[in-house]
Amino acid sequence: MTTLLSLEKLTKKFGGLTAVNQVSFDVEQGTVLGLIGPNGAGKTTVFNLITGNYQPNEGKVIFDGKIINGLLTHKIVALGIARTFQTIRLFQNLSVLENVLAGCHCRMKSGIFGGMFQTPAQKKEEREALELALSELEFVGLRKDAEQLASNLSYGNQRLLEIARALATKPRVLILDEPAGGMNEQETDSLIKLIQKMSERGLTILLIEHDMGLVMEACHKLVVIEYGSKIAQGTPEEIKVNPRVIEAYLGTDEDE
Ligand SMILES: Nc1ncnc2c1ncn2[C@@H]1O[C@H](COP(=O)(O)OP(=O)(O)OP(=O)(O)O)[C@@H](O)[C@H]1O
Repeated sequence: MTTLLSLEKLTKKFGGLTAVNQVSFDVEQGTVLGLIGPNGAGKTTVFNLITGNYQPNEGKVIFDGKIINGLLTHKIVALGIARTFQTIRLFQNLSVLENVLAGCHCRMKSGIFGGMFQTPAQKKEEREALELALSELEFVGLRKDAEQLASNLSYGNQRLLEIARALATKPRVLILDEPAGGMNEQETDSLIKLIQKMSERGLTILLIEHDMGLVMEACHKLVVIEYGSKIAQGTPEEIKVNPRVIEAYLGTDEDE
């Protein structure tokens, strides 16, 4: 298997708090990796370090053989890493389709002159963007809602729209921060199927999720974080029986 993304001894401090402490792991191309751990463990901070939203105090993020920490977020998206957020970040007053077209934009080349004069190249690019946006909406099951305002979608469908927008950037790695947050059981089941479909498309997926059913079913590999440090990694089956993990995380969850 080929390693597509590597984190090497990543550390991020906020004042006196070490939110991420010397975290290293590899993500193999085409796999689904789940990052799990208790609330406040540092999971979202790890994602923010990969996507360039935060810069590490120490360590490296290596994507496809190149160090990417230090690059601006839009450059990282252009390299092929897209994400969704824990708190939904859509353009609520734009249509579902327009939200996905915003994702396509990062791959469009026509500059200001193309925009002013509607060159053939720009028309072609716009047509291709529309086709891509509609096909990603079809893929996530929202094609019929293309003309709706994003704000009219259910919470679960807004999460799917965020995924469609991320897919429209043509990523190689897709990062999902709590994709099942606010979803009911049926929506979560459909999301698991969607994650499997995206994996079959060859996408490499990283996700944070508190829904253990989804994590165990959708992920090939898990990395467990506690107090900013990696405490375990392995297959879901290995993690389920890891005493350190049970104590730190799964155990407390079952006790509730
Ligand atoms: N921008 C920031 N400034 C200061 N502290 C921060 C910042 N972002 C995160 N933290 C702190 O870093 C720690 C890790 O937060 P993080 O959001 O990464 O955890 P998490 O594992 O994703 O938690 P959850 O599962 O609740 O989303 C927390 O103590 C948090 O308060």
